[in-house]
Amino acid sequence: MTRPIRFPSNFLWGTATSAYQIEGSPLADGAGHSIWTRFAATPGRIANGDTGDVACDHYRRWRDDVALMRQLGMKAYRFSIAWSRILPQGTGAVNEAGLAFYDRLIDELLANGIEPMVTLYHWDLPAALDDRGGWLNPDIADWFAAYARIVFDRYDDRVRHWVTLNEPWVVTDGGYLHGTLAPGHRNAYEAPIASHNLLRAHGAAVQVYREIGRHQIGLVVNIEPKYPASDAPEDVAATRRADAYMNRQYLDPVFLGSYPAELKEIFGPAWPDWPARDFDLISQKLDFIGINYYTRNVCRHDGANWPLQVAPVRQPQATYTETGWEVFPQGLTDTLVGFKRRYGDMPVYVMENGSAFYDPPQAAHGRVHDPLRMDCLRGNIAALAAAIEQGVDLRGYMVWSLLDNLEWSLGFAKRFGIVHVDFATQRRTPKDSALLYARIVASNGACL
Ligand SMILES: CO[C@H](O)c1c[n+]2c([nH]1)[C@H](O)[C@@H](O)[C@H](O)[C@H]2CO
Repeated sequence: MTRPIRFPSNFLWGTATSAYQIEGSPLADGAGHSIWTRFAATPGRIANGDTGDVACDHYRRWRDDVALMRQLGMKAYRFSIAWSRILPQGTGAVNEAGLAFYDRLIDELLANGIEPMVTLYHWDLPAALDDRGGWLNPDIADWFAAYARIVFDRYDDRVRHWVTLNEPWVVTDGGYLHGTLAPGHRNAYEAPIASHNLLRAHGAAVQVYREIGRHQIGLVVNIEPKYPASDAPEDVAATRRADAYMNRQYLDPVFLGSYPAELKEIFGPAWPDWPARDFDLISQKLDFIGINYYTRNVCRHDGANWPLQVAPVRQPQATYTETGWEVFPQGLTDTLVGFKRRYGDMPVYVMENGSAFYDPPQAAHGRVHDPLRMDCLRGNIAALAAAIEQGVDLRGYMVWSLLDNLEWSLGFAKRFGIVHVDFATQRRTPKDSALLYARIVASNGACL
């Protein structure tokens, strides 16, 4: 008989989404262009020519989607605000219709007993700010702080959990180093600058929150634990570089006030000497950390692989998702326990965790069988319990994602939702994984 799994009585079970991936109507009611409406309009940037013009039509179906969360017994919902709905030019004139949309959504969530957890920035920078340099312009810390102040003023009476940024690593690595995400730059000199300005903007928004906020604010980072393929020194060194680049590049400055030394080694002359005052701004005290976990990486040295000189080693016995990620729940436990060991004890939320698998077309009786996603869900929730047993102060867990949605440059083909979306009809159908998650939530994690 295995010991019963213990989750705190007020554990926040929920789901997560982001504005550009689900809302649709990106330019409705006075909203401005973002770097993603531009990226999507650029041929070849998003698979199959998919765009967020309609997506899950959540901008118009938000009430039904909240009803769906209620039906599944969700306790919380993590979503993002589109900066360019609030400030169409990124700064200056405020768009009341944009503010009103999120008012309605937040009020409906609260009326249904669902805790709103709001992300200020989930990758959709106003295009007008990109025209002014975007994340490469140091002024963006002030632009972001001004946007944050407007949103805090409007919603802090109802929103008790705020996230400044979603995954600065992905914004930088995809948007400025490899060019796979908006704004599509490929420049090793730009990437460190964008990354540093993201962290400065995060710190500036936290400073504003400390002036006017009444609840909690944190940062969401993606953590991918790195394991050496062998104990050969070059593989161990490669693993440290990979961990420094993806994981510690963000957590160290925020919690330890400095960057890992490996980053100068990785970027060489492209790594600037940062002014000390920036780290006072970046390392503002946080109320919680949000961690997104999907997979691990087994690393070997590969001198030809720019700029990290690291290559992943595929695990022959493992299950891999449609996005090529190994299903490895132990990595979630290792990530959470590892965070506590390196950065200390603080409240932690897993703000994204999920998997993309091919879902068979839904059967006539409206069921979508997704056993692989169910296995992944069970394994990851058991991994959470193991972390709690090792003393991690875990407060909540958000499945990515509530709905099948626009998986950025991969388009709609990669389905992460626990609820199936027929994009031709916008019909929502809870998958078997949604029904499983509903049972897990109802039992506070007891029944897997
Ligand atoms: C490197 O993977 C990241 O942890 C990650 C995975 N994901 C994310 N970040 C983003 O926050 C979501 O918008 C994606 O839809 C989701 C699924 O790909």
